[in-house]
This record gives sequence, C-alpha cells and structure tokens, in this order.
Amino acid sequence: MLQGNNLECVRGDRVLFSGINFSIKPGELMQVRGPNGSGKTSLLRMLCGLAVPNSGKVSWNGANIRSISEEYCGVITYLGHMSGIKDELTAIENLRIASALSGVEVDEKRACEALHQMGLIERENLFTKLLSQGQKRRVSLARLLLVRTQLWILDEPLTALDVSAIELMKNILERYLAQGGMVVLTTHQEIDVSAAVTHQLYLS
Ligand SMILES: Nc1ncnc2c1ncn2[C@@H]1O[C@H](COP(=O)(O)OP(=O)(O)OP(=O)(O)O)[C@@H](O)[C@H]1O
Repeated sequence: MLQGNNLECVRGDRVLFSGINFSIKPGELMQVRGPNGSGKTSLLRMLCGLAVPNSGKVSWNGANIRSISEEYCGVITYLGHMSGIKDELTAIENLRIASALSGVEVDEKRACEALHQMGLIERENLFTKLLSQGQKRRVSLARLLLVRTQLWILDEPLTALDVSAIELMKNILERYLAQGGMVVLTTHQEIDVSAAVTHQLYLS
C-alpha cells in the first residue's frame, strides 16, 4: 500500500500544496489533477523518492520510502513528463536499455513485440529522433509491458497520443489494475479507466 501523510511541497517562496493525504491499495488508481504549475509533477517526484517532502511522509507498506529506498526502487516504474528516450538510439535500443536500468533483461525479439503491441510497427530500428512525438511516447510506454512492478507512477502518459493509442493505454492500465497493480497518474486529458477504486486528487 502506498500512503501519503500530510505532504507539503514548497518551491521558492510558494507553498504548492500542503496537508495532502491518501492511501492506494492493489487494484486502485489515483488521478492527480490541477492546472499548470499546481504541483502535480512535484508530487509525483515525491512519490518516487526523487524529491523530499517539506513536511509529511510517503510510506510503502507502512515504511517511510526514504528508509527503504533500494527496495522501493524495485517496486515502482516511473515515467516522467518527458518521454525520457534518447534520440540517438533506436526504439529497440531505448527499450532494452530502459528495461535493463529497471533490472529486467529484454532480448531484441521481446522488445520488438512490446513495440508492436504499442502500435509501433516498422519503426523499431529507426533512430528515435526520426519518430514523431506520439511515436516516441509509445516507445516510452512500451516499458510498462516489459517491466512488472507493483506501482506505476505516470506523469502525463497520454501527451501526444492519438485516439487509438489512448484506447490502447486505457486497456493496458485496466489489465494491470485488474491484476492488482497500483497506478498514480496525471493527465490533462479525460480518460475513463475502470479500477477497483479511483481516487481523485485535485491540486489548485
Ligand atoms: N526547483 C524549483 N525551484 C523553484 N520553483 C520550482 C522548482 N521546481 C518546480 N518549481 C515550480 O513549481 C511549480 C509547480 O511545478 P510542477 O511541474 O510540479 O507543476 P505541474 O502541476 O506538474 O504543471 P504542468 O501541468 O504544467 O505539468 C511551477 O510553478 C514550477 O515553476
């Protein structure tokens, strides 16, 4: 279970948010919403352990994530705001390296299959600098099909995706949640994902 207790984030002289509380169990989804600059990315970075709360704590199964950072890294998959892929590598190379960094060795065939599942066909061996923004995003999301962690933390995963890719993503999320995965995501787009419980967290 992922819990946030009384989380506060200060940036410069601004309090972006304070008093944030939530708990997410297997099969549950939390959508973080709010206007540009309200602190959604800052909150997600806290949930990953990349930023430290100004007050409050983030816990995983009752333990502060700061005290179990190594174990916690193996529990989460974080896809940041930017696609995080390297332009000078091919789609397959990007995917294999991203998976290896998450501790999962993926051969070329499996990487290729995941790209096909994400609808990226006949583009697997191109340098990603030659791909469109939506195709780059598909490469980045393909990691979710290969790396099986208990918690996905996804910052704007739908950015640049077309209607069919959004539908694909919705199916991937629903399958993962049905298998007991936990998801925290931000999006400015509407996406109707079925989950055991959906928490809505608004930052203003
Ligand atoms: N290190 C920092 N120092 C000062 N201000 C920062 C820092 N990091 C972020 N901010 C500010 O904090 C605010 C919140 O940023 P954040 O990226 O968390 O917002 P967001 O809700 O994700 O926005 P968007 O919807 O545009 O992605 C912004 O005004 C940003 O400029």
